[in-house]
Amino acid sequence: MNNKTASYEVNFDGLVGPTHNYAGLSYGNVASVNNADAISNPKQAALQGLAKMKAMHEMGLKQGIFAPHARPDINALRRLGFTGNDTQVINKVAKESVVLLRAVYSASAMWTANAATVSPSLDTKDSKVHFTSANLNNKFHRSLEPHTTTSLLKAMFKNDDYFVHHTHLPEQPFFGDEGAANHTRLCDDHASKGLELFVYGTSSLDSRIVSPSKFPARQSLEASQAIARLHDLNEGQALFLQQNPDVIDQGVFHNDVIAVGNENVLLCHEQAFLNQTNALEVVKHAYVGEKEMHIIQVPTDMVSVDDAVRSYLFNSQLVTLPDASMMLVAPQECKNNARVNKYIDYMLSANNPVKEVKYFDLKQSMQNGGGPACLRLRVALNDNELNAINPDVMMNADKFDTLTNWVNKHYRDKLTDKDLADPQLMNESYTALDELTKLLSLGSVYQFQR
Ligand SMILES: NCCC[C@H](NC(=O)CCC(=O)O)C(=O)O
Repeated sequence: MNNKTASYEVNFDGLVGPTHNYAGLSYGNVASVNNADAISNPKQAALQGLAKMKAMHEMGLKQGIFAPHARPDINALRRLGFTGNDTQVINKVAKESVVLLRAVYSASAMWTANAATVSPSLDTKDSKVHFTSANLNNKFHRSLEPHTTTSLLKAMFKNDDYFVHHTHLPEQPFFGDEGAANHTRLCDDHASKGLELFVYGTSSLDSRIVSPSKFPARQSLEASQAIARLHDLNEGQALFLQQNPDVIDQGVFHNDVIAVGNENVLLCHEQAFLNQTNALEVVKHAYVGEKEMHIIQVPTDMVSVDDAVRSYLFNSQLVTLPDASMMLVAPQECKNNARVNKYIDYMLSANNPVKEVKYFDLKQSMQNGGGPACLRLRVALNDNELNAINPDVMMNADKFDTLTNWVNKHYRDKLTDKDLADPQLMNESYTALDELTKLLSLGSVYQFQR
């Protein structure tokens, strides 16, 4: 017998918003840049995401829903000097700059791995769950997210006895913060304290720390340290590691494109971290659990960094099933890549807890550089905390049907720049979101509702 209360890892997936489009906004993210002028399919994108959420729920996992943000972001345009009523603002920006139009219409909040960093109560000194929204200041379209993210988190985790919400870090690259995509937690199981791994790409203060030379490092060490401080983590439960700058230059813009952790397993490419042999020794030494830690390092001669970036193998979710075995929730692209596929077969037969793989078609998100793991924010909760969250943001069979109907009713099949320039899309989008806030009992979280 042990005295642990039941605990769960709950995945909160971003519901893809009605204006999902391909804008080529993320320099350093190969898929985003390569698909800059592709035509998007918002309805299909949202349905692909919902299918994953439903499947996770049906596997016996706890699955939550993270609402999209209101787009276009008219307020951002007003700050940039566009005046008049909302329709006039859209007409003006459409004439002036299609790139700006695409940016304020971006549905990028779907990638909730970048929404926030979350520290479970097992890791914090006040035994509460701490949330800090990411400032995402490296890209203009993503820098529009933190305020609404915080409002949504407060509407989902609305109980001061259990949840603490911090303001996002100062909106400056010095404290560039990309949320949970650069944060993972290693522990014996979700009911045990964990070692929180913060992975940074550069330092704003220490010039001795090497940085990538081509693409930007989005996460700074100073941001990671600030989050650990804000969350007031227990002694010995935070560790800072540097991502390998060479892989950032090959398109690994977030650490979750090259490594994923779950419980006592860390799956990573052999080039993921700077001075990797030493870095992994440090991780093993710092591990706070009692179980054996499994570090699964994927060698370059089996899967190149290029294959990792194309297939998003490491952006799979690694989840613990109710029978305690682990499953890799991988994008379809991993099945289609012969080398990656072969590696997955090899991994499943090797001596580690990962026993199964399930593939999902998330092509609409993948074409913008977002795989299964990008689409979810992990929140480890005990029973009391789970009971304290807004129950209407949890996935179940009814909710799936309701949301599927909602998507089918409001979303367009495809979006081009012409659609973005049409003020009717704005009205459709706001109408849909207004209805969604009722379906998920979120209250008036959006600016246009106030
Ligand atoms: N975790 C995955 C994030 C992907 C996201 N892509 C984008 O924003 C692409 C948007 C566009 O180009 O339309 C990013 O790079 O932050």
